[in-house]
Amino acid sequence: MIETQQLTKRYGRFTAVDCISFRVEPGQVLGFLGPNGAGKSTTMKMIAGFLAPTSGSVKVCGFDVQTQAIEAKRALGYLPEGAPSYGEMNARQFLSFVADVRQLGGEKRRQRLDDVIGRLQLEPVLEQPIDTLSKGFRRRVGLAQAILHDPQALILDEPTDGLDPNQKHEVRALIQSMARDRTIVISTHILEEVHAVCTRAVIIAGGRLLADATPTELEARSRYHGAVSLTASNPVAVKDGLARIDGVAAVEIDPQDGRLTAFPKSGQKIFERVDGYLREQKIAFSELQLEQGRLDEVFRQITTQPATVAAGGRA
Ligand SMILES: Nc1ncnc2c1ncn2[C@@H]1O[C@H](COP(=O)(O)OP(=O)(O)OP(=O)(O)O)[C@@H](O)[C@H]1O
Repeated sequence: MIETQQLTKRYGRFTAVDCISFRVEPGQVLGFLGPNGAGKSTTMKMIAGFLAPTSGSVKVCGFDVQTQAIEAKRALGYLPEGAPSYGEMNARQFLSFVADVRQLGGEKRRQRLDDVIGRLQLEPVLEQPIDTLSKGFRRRVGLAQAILHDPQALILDEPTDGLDPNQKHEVRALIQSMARDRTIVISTHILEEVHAVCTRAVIIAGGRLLADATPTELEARSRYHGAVSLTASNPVAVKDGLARIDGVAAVEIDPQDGRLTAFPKSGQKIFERVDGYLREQKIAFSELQLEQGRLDEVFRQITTQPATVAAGGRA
């Protein structure tokens, strides 16, 4: 379990993190979303015990990060943003050093090292200095150190940053496999990642928590939720007909790909009606789709509200 209460960090008159409270249970993966400078990394550093809060508190698996630091750090794995420190060490030396710090010994040490090296496919680069590794491998070495002691809670700051699509897929699968009985918080700029791995998402901007919901609940806030989109050979001609269907509030044509989207009036379900109309009128169409909602649009809407922009000054 990870719990923050009224967590706040000020740098002089500037408030980087402003009274953030949330709780994540084992089995949950919380996605931490927010624009650049929102306060994600600062919050994660405070949870990991790398930065002291100005006020508020954090508990990891029941241990207060300030007053029970050793127990809390033992329960937590942390992947900071960027590359691992000690870049002059090779990957094997670095992981061995982390195993020493984590006081892993004997058979357990060997078994844990083998496990993370295998899971993150580090075998080919073990003898290479970390500074000379590709960005993706540096990230994987960072992830390996975070999970080496098999912690109950994990804080991963942009875990898939710099990975190619195959590696992203692997790391997401790894997070999901670890999530079953652990508590995981990840920050990301990649909204598709929220769907791929997160059971819940928190959106922060200007240091404040602005939304805390499941990905599906967030999507339902999108004006695209329940909209129907399709491709037709003559979208301009089809647009007017769609707009006259009962329950349709508006119809738009995407200027880039020419796709038509019909938006429902509040509380209306229009998929069957649109489908029926197209067939009745014998209109040639393809890729008829009921939209779940678009996270990118909800993210933009939430993080560019006037209150958020005002909080950007944060004096
Ligand atoms: N040591 C510091 N002194 C002053 N301001 C700081 C310090 N560290 C961070 N900040 C500021 O606090 C705010 C939050 O930074 P933070 O790194 O937490 O954002 P973030 O959400 O992780 O952004 P990104 O997505 O770009 O990584 C930023 O405006 C940053 O400039």
